[in-house]
Amino acid sequence: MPILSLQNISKSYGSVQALSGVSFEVPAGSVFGVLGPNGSGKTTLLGIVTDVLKADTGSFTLFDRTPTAGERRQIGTLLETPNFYHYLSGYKNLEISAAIKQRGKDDIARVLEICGLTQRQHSPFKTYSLGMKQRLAIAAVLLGDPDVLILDEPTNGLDPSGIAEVRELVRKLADSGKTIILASHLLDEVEKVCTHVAIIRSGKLLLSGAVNEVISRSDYVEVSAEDTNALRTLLLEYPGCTGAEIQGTIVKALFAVAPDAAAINSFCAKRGIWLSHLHVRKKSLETAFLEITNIPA
Ligand SMILES: Nc1ncnc2c1ncn2[C@@H]1O[C@H](COP(=O)(O)OP(=O)(O)OP(=O)(O)O)[C@@H](O)[C@H]1O
Repeated sequence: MPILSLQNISKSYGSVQALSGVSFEVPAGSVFGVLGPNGSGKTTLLGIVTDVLKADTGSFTLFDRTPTAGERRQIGTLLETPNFYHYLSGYKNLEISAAIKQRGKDDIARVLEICGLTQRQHSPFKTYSLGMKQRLAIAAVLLGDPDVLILDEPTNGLDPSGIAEVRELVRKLADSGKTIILASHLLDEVEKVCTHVAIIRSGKLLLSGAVNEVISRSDYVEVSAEDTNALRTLLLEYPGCTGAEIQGTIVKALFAVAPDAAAINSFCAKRGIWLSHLHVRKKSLETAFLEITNIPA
Protein backbone atom coordinates (compact mmCIF):
# COMPACT_ATOMS: atom_id res chain seq x y z
CA MET A 1 0.00 0.00 0.00
CA PRO A 2 1.45 3.40 -0.93
CA ILE A 3 1.58 5.91 1.93
CA LEU A 4 0.59 8.74 -0.38
CA SER A 5 -1.05 8.51 -3.76
CA LEU A 6 -1.62 11.61 -5.91
CA GLN A 7 -4.11 11.51 -8.75
CA ASN A 8 -4.10 14.17 -11.41
CA ILE A 9 -3.38 17.17 -9.19
CA SER A 10 -3.61 20.56 -10.90
CA LYS A 11 -3.30 24.02 -9.42
CA SER A 12 -3.00 27.48 -10.91
CA TYR A 13 -2.41 30.90 -9.43
CA GLY A 14 -4.30 33.18 -11.81
CA SER A 15 -2.63 32.70 -15.17
CA VAL A 16 0.31 30.71 -13.72
CA GLN A 17 -0.26 26.97 -14.06
CA ALA A 18 1.81 25.75 -11.08
CA LEU A 19 0.85 22.05 -11.40
CA SER A 20 -0.81 20.17 -14.24
CA GLY A 21 -2.15 16.66 -13.84
CA VAL A 22 0.51 15.35 -11.44
CA SER A 23 0.10 11.71 -10.32
CA PHE A 24 2.55 9.49 -8.44
CA GLU A 25 2.76 7.14 -5.48
CA VAL A 26 5.03 7.27 -2.45
CA PRO A 27 5.90 3.77 -1.16
CA ALA A 28 5.90 3.11 2.60
CA GLY A 29 9.32 3.51 4.19
CA SER A 30 10.80 5.40 1.23
CA VAL A 31 12.75 8.63 1.25
CA PHE A 32 10.92 10.25 -1.63
CA GLY A 33 12.50 13.24 -3.34
CA VAL A 34 10.35 15.71 -5.25
CA LEU A 35 13.01 17.10 -7.54
CA GLY A 36 12.72 20.05 -9.85
CA PRO A 37 14.24 23.41 -10.69
CA ASN A 38 13.11 26.57 -8.89
CA GLY A 39 9.51 27.42 -9.68
CA SER A 40 8.65 23.91 -10.89
CA GLY A 41 5.80 23.50 -8.39
CA LYS A 42 7.39 21.52 -5.53
CA THR A 43 6.24 23.78 -2.69
CA THR A 44 2.76 24.01 -4.20
CA LEU A 45 2.59 20.21 -4.32
CA LEU A 46 3.68 19.81 -0.69
CA GLY A 47 1.29 22.60 0.33
CA ILE A 48 -1.62 20.69 -1.22
CA VAL A 49 -0.68 17.43 0.51
CA THR A 50 -0.40 19.16 3.87
CA ASP A 51 -3.66 21.03 3.36
CA VAL A 52 -2.13 24.50 3.33
CA LEU A 53 -3.38 24.88 -0.26
CA LYS A 54 -6.33 23.44 -2.17
CA ALA A 55 -5.87 21.73 -5.53
CA ASP A 56 -8.07 23.01 -8.38
CA THR A 57 -8.62 19.46 -9.58
CA GLY A 58 -7.39 16.00 -8.66
CA SER A 59 -7.23 14.21 -5.36
CA PHE A 60 -4.87 12.32 -3.10
CA THR A 61 -5.06 9.53 -0.59
CA LEU A 62 -3.00 9.07 2.54
CA PHE A 63 -2.70 5.58 3.97
CA ASP A 64 -5.07 4.52 1.15
CA ARG A 65 -7.90 6.81 2.28
CA THR A 66 -9.04 10.35 1.66
CA PRO A 67 -7.32 11.94 4.64
CA THR A 68 -9.24 13.13 7.65
CA ALA A 69 -7.92 15.86 9.90
CA GLY A 70 -6.68 13.12 12.26
CA GLU A 71 -4.72 11.41 9.48
CA ARG A 72 -3.19 14.67 8.39
CA ARG A 73 -1.97 15.13 11.95
CA GLN A 74 0.06 11.95 11.47
CA ILE A 75 2.21 13.90 9.02
CA GLY A 76 5.06 15.97 10.40
CA THR A 77 5.65 18.95 8.15
CA LEU A 78 8.48 21.41 7.79
CA LEU A 79 7.51 23.79 5.01
CA GLU A 80 9.41 26.77 6.31
CA THR A 81 11.85 27.33 9.16
CA PRO A 82 9.91 27.92 12.40
CA ASN A 83 10.39 31.22 14.21
CA PHE A 84 12.28 29.99 17.23
CA TYR A 85 13.00 32.44 20.05
CA HIS A 86 16.69 33.34 19.93
CA TYR A 87 17.14 33.93 23.66
CA LEU A 88 15.37 30.75 24.74
CA SER A 89 17.02 27.34 24.89
CA GLY A 90 16.33 24.55 22.42
CA TYR A 91 14.32 22.80 25.15
CA LYS A 92 12.17 25.88 25.92
CA ASN A 93 11.54 26.41 22.21
CA LEU A 94 10.33 22.82 21.90
CA GLU A 95 8.06 23.37 24.91
CA ILE A 96 6.42 26.16 22.94
CA SER A 97 6.19 23.99 19.80
CA ALA A 98 4.61 21.20 21.87
CA ALA A 99 2.09 23.63 23.37
CA ILE A 100 1.15 24.94 19.89
CA LYS A 101 0.59 21.35 18.79
CA GLN A 102 -1.42 20.79 21.98
CA ARG A 103 0.96 18.12 23.12
CA GLY A 104 2.59 17.61 26.51
CA LYS A 105 6.28 17.91 27.32
CA ASP A 106 6.88 14.20 27.64
CA ASP A 107 8.11 13.75 24.05
CA ILE A 108 10.71 16.54 24.14
CA ALA A 109 13.61 14.51 25.57
CA ARG A 110 13.05 11.78 22.94
CA VAL A 111 13.13 14.14 19.94
CA LEU A 112 16.15 16.03 21.29
CA GLU A 113 17.98 12.71 21.59
CA ILE A 114 17.08 11.63 18.03
CA CYS A 115 18.29 14.96 16.68
CA GLY A 116 21.54 14.85 18.66
CA LEU A 117 20.72 17.95 20.70
CA THR A 118 20.50 16.53 24.23
CA GLN A 119 23.88 17.94 25.25
CA ARG A 120 22.99 21.44 24.10
CA GLN A 121 19.30 21.45 24.98
CA HIS A 122 19.69 24.20 27.59
CA SER A 123 21.89 26.49 25.48
CA PRO A 124 20.18 29.51 23.92
CA PHE A 125 19.00 28.94 20.35
CA LYS A 126 21.16 31.87 19.15
CA THR A 127 24.31 29.91 20.08
CA TYR A 128 23.38 26.98 17.81
CA SER A 129 25.14 26.32 14.51
CA LEU A 130 23.00 26.43 11.33
CA GLY A 131 22.87 22.63 11.28
CA MET A 132 21.74 22.52 14.93
CA LYS A 133 19.03 25.10 14.24
CA GLN A 134 17.66 22.99 11.41
CA ARG A 135 17.91 19.84 13.54
CA LEU A 136 15.86 21.63 16.20
CA ALA A 137 13.27 22.44 13.51
CA ILE A 138 13.15 18.75 12.61
CA ALA A 139 12.92 17.86 16.33
CA ALA A 140 9.79 20.04 16.52
CA VAL A 141 8.34 18.14 13.53
CA LEU A 142 9.02 14.83 15.31
CA LEU A 143 6.94 15.74 18.38
CA GLY A 144 4.12 13.21 18.60
CA ASP A 145 6.10 10.66 16.54
CA PRO A 146 4.48 11.07 13.09
CA ASP A 147 4.96 8.17 10.64
CA VAL A 148 5.29 10.46 7.64
CA LEU A 149 7.50 13.53 7.40
CA ILE A 150 7.30 16.22 4.73
CA LEU A 151 10.31 18.48 4.46
CA ASP A 152 10.61 21.35 1.97
CA GLU A 153 14.25 21.92 0.97
CA PRO A 154 15.57 20.80 4.39
CA THR A 155 19.20 21.72 3.67
CA ASN A 156 18.52 25.08 2.02
CA GLY A 157 20.78 27.84 3.32
CA LEU A 158 22.97 25.52 5.41
CA ASP A 159 26.76 25.38 5.34
CA PRO A 160 28.45 22.12 4.25
CA SER A 161 28.64 20.71 7.79
CA GLY A 162 25.00 21.61 8.43
CA ILE A 163 24.01 19.88 5.18
CA ALA A 164 25.90 16.74 6.24
CA GLU A 165 24.24 16.77 9.70
CA VAL A 166 20.73 17.12 8.29
CA ARG A 167 21.31 14.42 5.64
CA GLU A 168 22.57 12.06 8.31
CA LEU A 169 19.49 12.78 10.41
CA VAL A 170 17.18 12.14 7.44
CA ARG A 171 18.90 8.77 6.84
CA LYS A 172 18.58 7.89 10.53
CA LEU A 173 14.87 8.72 10.51
CA ALA A 174 14.37 6.62 7.37
CA ASP A 175 16.21 3.71 9.05
CA SER A 176 13.79 3.98 11.96
CA GLY A 177 10.90 3.32 9.54
CA LYS A 178 9.61 6.81 8.77
CA THR A 179 8.43 7.66 5.27
CA ILE A 180 10.04 10.95 4.29
CA ILE A 181 8.96 13.16 1.42
CA LEU A 182 11.37 15.97 0.70
CA ALA A 183 11.44 18.66 -1.95
CA SER A 184 14.80 19.55 -3.38
CA HIS A 185 16.33 21.28 -6.37
CA LEU A 186 19.65 19.54 -5.59
CA LEU A 187 20.32 16.40 -7.60
CA ASP A 188 23.19 15.54 -5.37
CA GLU A 189 20.91 15.57 -2.34
CA VAL A 190 18.33 13.31 -3.94
CA GLU A 191 21.02 10.91 -5.14
CA LYS A 192 22.65 10.73 -1.70
CA VAL A 193 19.55 10.58 0.48
CA CYS A 194 16.50 9.43 -1.48
CA THR A 195 15.34 5.95 -2.46
CA HIS A 196 12.67 7.27 -4.84
CA VAL A 197 12.20 10.41 -6.89
CA ALA A 198 9.54 12.31 -8.83
CA ILE A 199 11.02 14.79 -11.28
CA ILE A 200 8.83 17.77 -12.09
CA ARG A 201 9.37 20.66 -14.44
CA SER A 202 7.01 23.57 -15.10
CA GLY A 203 4.34 21.83 -13.01
CA LYS A 204 4.43 18.60 -15.01
CA LEU A 205 5.64 15.23 -13.81
CA LEU A 206 8.43 14.01 -16.08
CA LEU A 207 8.94 10.68 -14.36
CA SER A 208 8.85 8.97 -11.00
CA GLY A 209 10.35 5.78 -9.65
CA ALA A 210 13.17 4.26 -7.64
CA VAL A 211 16.36 6.35 -7.89
CA ASN A 212 18.33 3.30 -9.10
CA GLU A 213 15.85 2.72 -11.91
CA VAL A 214 15.92 6.33 -13.00
CA ILE A 215 19.69 6.18 -13.18
CA SER A 216 19.87 2.75 -14.83
CA ARG A 217 17.36 3.83 -17.47
CA SER A 218 20.14 6.14 -18.58
CA ASP A 219 22.95 3.58 -18.63
CA TYR A 220 24.75 3.18 -21.90
CA VAL A 221 27.20 0.72 -23.35
CA GLU A 222 30.50 1.33 -25.08
CA VAL A 223 31.50 -1.44 -27.47
CA SER A 224 34.10 -1.94 -30.16
CA ALA A 225 34.83 -4.51 -32.82
CA GLU A 226 36.88 -4.66 -36.01
CA ASP A 227 34.07 -3.33 -38.22
CA THR A 228 32.60 -0.35 -36.35
CA ASN A 229 29.91 0.37 -38.97
CA ALA A 230 28.65 -3.23 -38.98
CA LEU A 231 28.65 -3.22 -35.18
CA ARG A 232 26.55 -0.05 -35.07
CA THR A 233 24.03 -1.48 -37.55
CA LEU A 234 23.80 -4.70 -35.56
CA LEU A 235 23.33 -2.94 -32.22
CA LEU A 236 20.41 -0.95 -33.64
CA GLU A 237 18.71 -4.34 -34.22
CA TYR A 238 19.19 -5.34 -30.55
CA PRO A 239 15.83 -5.35 -28.71
CA GLY A 240 15.43 -2.15 -26.70
CA CYS A 241 18.35 -0.31 -28.32
CA THR A 242 17.20 3.29 -28.76
CA GLY A 243 20.28 4.66 -30.49
CA ALA A 244 23.89 3.94 -31.42
CA GLU A 245 26.58 6.32 -32.58
CA ILE A 246 30.18 5.89 -33.62
CA GLN A 247 32.71 7.82 -31.55
CA GLY A 248 36.18 7.08 -33.00
CA THR A 249 36.77 3.34 -32.65
CA ILE A 250 33.90 2.94 -30.18
CA VAL A 251 30.15 2.58 -30.66
CA LYS A 252 28.06 4.14 -27.91
CA ALA A 253 24.64 2.48 -27.60
CA LEU A 254 21.61 3.57 -25.55
CA PHE A 255 18.86 1.29 -24.30
CA ALA A 256 15.30 1.73 -23.07
CA VAL A 257 15.97 -0.52 -20.07
CA ALA A 258 19.15 -1.26 -18.11
CA PRO A 259 21.46 -3.02 -20.60
CA ASP A 260 22.65 -6.59 -19.99
CA ALA A 261 26.31 -6.84 -21.02
CA ALA A 262 26.37 -10.67 -21.34
CA ALA A 263 23.25 -10.68 -23.53
CA ILE A 264 24.68 -7.99 -25.83
CA ASN A 265 27.98 -9.90 -26.13
CA SER A 266 26.20 -13.15 -27.02
CA PHE A 267 23.83 -11.34 -29.46
CA CYS A 268 26.80 -9.91 -31.38
CA ALA A 269 28.80 -13.17 -31.30
CA LYS A 270 25.86 -15.17 -32.68
CA ARG A 271 25.76 -12.77 -35.62
CA GLY A 272 29.48 -13.07 -36.30
CA ILE A 273 30.74 -9.88 -34.64
CA TRP A 274 33.30 -10.46 -31.92
CA LEU A 275 33.58 -7.64 -29.44
CA SER A 276 37.05 -6.45 -28.49
CA HIS A 277 35.66 -4.09 -25.82
CA LEU A 278 32.39 -3.83 -23.87
CA HIS A 279 31.76 -1.48 -20.99
CA VAL A 280 28.44 -0.57 -19.31
CA ARG A 281 28.69 3.02 -18.15
CA LYS A 282 26.49 4.26 -15.34
CA LYS A 283 25.23 7.79 -15.57
CA SER A 284 24.78 9.88 -12.49
CA LEU A 285 21.31 11.09 -11.57
CA GLU A 286 22.60 14.50 -12.58
CA THR A 287 23.18 13.41 -16.18
CA ALA A 288 19.84 11.59 -16.23
CA PHE A 289 18.08 14.64 -14.79
CA LEU A 290 19.65 17.02 -17.29
CA GLU A 291 18.69 14.77 -20.19
CA ILE A 292 15.16 14.30 -18.85
CA THR A 293 14.59 18.00 -18.18
CA ASN A 294 16.03 18.95 -21.56
CA ILE A 295 13.17 17.22 -23.32
CA PRO A 296 11.28 20.09 -24.98
CA ALA A 297 8.12 21.03 -23.02
N1 LIG B 1 1.01 32.64 -4.21
C1 LIG B 1 1.38 32.60 -5.48
N2 LIG B 1 0.86 33.47 -6.38
C2 LIG B 1 1.22 33.43 -7.69
N3 LIG B 1 2.10 32.56 -8.22
C3 LIG B 1 2.66 31.68 -7.37
C4 LIG B 1 2.34 31.65 -5.96
N4 LIG B 1 3.06 30.66 -5.38
C5 LIG B 1 3.78 30.09 -6.36
N5 LIG B 1 3.55 30.69 -7.56
C6 LIG B 1 4.13 30.33 -8.87
O1 LIG B 1 3.84 28.96 -9.10
C7 LIG B 1 4.95 28.30 -9.69
C8 LIG B 1 5.40 27.15 -8.80
O2 LIG B 1 5.92 27.67 -7.58
P1 LIG B 1 6.44 26.77 -6.38
O3 LIG B 1 6.85 27.69 -5.27
O4 LIG B 1 5.44 25.73 -6.08
O5 LIG B 1 7.72 26.08 -7.04
P2 LIG B 1 9.01 25.46 -6.35
O6 LIG B 1 9.42 24.35 -7.25
O7 LIG B 1 8.71 25.14 -4.93
O8 LIG B 1 10.04 26.64 -6.45
P3 LIG B 1 11.22 27.04 -5.43
O9 LIG B 1 12.22 25.93 -5.49
O10 LIG B 1 11.73 28.31 -6.02
O11 LIG B 1 10.57 27.20 -4.08
C9 LIG B 1 6.01 29.37 -9.90
O12 LIG B 1 5.88 29.87 -11.21
C10 LIG B 1 5.64 30.43 -8.87
O13 LIG B 1 6.08 31.70 -9.29
